[in-house]
Amino acid sequence: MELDVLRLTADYYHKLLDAELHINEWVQDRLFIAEPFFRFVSVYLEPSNLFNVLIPLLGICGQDLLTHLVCALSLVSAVSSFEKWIYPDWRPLWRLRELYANEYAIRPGVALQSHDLSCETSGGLPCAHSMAWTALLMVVSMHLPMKNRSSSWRLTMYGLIGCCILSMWLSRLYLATEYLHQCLLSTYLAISLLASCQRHLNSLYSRRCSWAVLMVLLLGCLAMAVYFLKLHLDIDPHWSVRQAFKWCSEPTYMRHESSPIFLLARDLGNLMGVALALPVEQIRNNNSKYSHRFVGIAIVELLNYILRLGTPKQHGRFLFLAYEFIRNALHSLILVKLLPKLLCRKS
Ligand SMILES: O=P(O)(O)OC[C@H]1O[C@@H](O)[C@H](O)[C@@H](O)[C@@H]1O
Repeated sequence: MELDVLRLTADYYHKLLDAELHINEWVQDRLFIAEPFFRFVSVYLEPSNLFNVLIPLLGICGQDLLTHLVCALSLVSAVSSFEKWIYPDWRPLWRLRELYANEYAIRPGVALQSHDLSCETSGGLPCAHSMAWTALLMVVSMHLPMKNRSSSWRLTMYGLIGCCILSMWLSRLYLATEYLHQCLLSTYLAISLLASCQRHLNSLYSRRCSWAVLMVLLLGCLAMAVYFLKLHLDIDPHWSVRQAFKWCSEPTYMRHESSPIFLLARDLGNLMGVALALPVEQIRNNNSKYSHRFVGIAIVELLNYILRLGTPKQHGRFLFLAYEFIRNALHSLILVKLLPKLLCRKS
């Protein structure tokens, strides 16, 4: 009985995936004129660029905003990478190509164009771009001065946020990297995560460092346990990478930096940096002059850029992952803890 229910649910889900391919096709057919914009959105507003460029830039406005952004996005991005690691879901192009390759399957009668940016190597659910972008917009909106504002001002602001999120969804649909339901669910997940964190934000900020470090280490163990459990159950832990290799039109379009294991190292690194920085209750209100903040953040980001250029990609996977973990941990630790301390001493 239970097995039947599971089989029915899986069948229904696969039918939904096949039907949704028409939405990707519609977006590609009707909105091709906006292709440069969609490329811009997917390339420049992707999670790594948010961490390395947009968050530090926004952080010039105040330490409280910077701390909130680093903590919220590290958490949201880590949840997305864990989901991709535990259960990598289909992407539209993989599914379509599989259907055409399988002689017994019913052809959906859809044609999708593949792009260089379509060669993602992680699963489709959740859409990391939509999750991180939604979280960033929500956090920024929480720090806008809302008191004494008219309702039409608020409405305009929420309308603008909605348009920004919609642009990200359309960009991912156009590049055929995600299904519509994956984008919608990701935005929903990001908003719910932020809402529940918001309720415990003050207690999170005043937590002890050792407690948080232990949590991040446990998460690392969980990731390893999932890997070995999958091997034990004969499930390929790198299924999504293999799908990308199989169906990407040009293997050189695939990037090391987007493989699920790299995403985990990056996001656990960010979380570790935040954990080491705790407690930040006092320090997050250390506001110094904008000019000092600008110079301080510019120096940190210049160093971070140099370290990114020096990423050892040709010396084996372990070194690559360890380097990224440490670089990201240092980056968030400096932004959340060391920078405000230094700036406070200067002013
Ligand atoms: O899940 P998405 O939106 O297709 O993105 C896939 C990956 O794309 C990469 O460009 C990002 O750096 C990753 O963080 C992200 O996970």
